[in-house]
Amino acid sequence: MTQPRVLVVNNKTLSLPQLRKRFEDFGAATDVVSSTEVPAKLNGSHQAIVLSGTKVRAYDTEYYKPLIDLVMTSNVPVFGICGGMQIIAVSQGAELAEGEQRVGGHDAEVDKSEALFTFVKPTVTVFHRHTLYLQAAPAGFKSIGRSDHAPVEFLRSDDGRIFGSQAHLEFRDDGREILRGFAQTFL
Ligand SMILES: NC(=O)CC[C@H](N)C(=O)O
Repeated sequence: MTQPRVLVVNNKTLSLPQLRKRFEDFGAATDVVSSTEVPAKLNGSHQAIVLSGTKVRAYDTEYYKPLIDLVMTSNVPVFGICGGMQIIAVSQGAELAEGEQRVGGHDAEVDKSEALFTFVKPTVTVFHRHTLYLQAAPAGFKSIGRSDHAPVEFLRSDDGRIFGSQAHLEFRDDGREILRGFAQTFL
């Protein structure tokens, strides 16, 4: 079997090595591209796209246009982490609100019927590092995890291709096991 490849889009996250390692530990190879240099189309060599957390804020849809176009027009599974999820959601009409700054482990309730959560319990403890929050899932998406802090801790497109997590799944055991659910389903 050929080794799966994941295209990791670096949106200037502080934790790129940890994010790559998660997928490499599941047997995938990773290639990194910066958010402003993404290709217009995948050339068939990547089985998934992962969007890292952000530095430039997710509501700058002009800055992220090439990335948004790639995500929405490709037909491979996509996982947006933290600001990466926010970029996708905002591009589809969701709104962000400034909230309490969360840094560290926080609990969320997840929908166990989702394949993404096969390897975790209904309450997960995951690592957060952000101050912006999605107020609701945009049209074409639904929230598949929530907490007292936020109505959208995890997001999925109705067609089951695009996923998002407000938490940084490159940290903590539950983060790894949620990415395992994604890798096992798609890679
Ligand atoms: N860590 C991140 O990806 C940050 C996301 C976003 N800029 C926020 O502050 O909420």
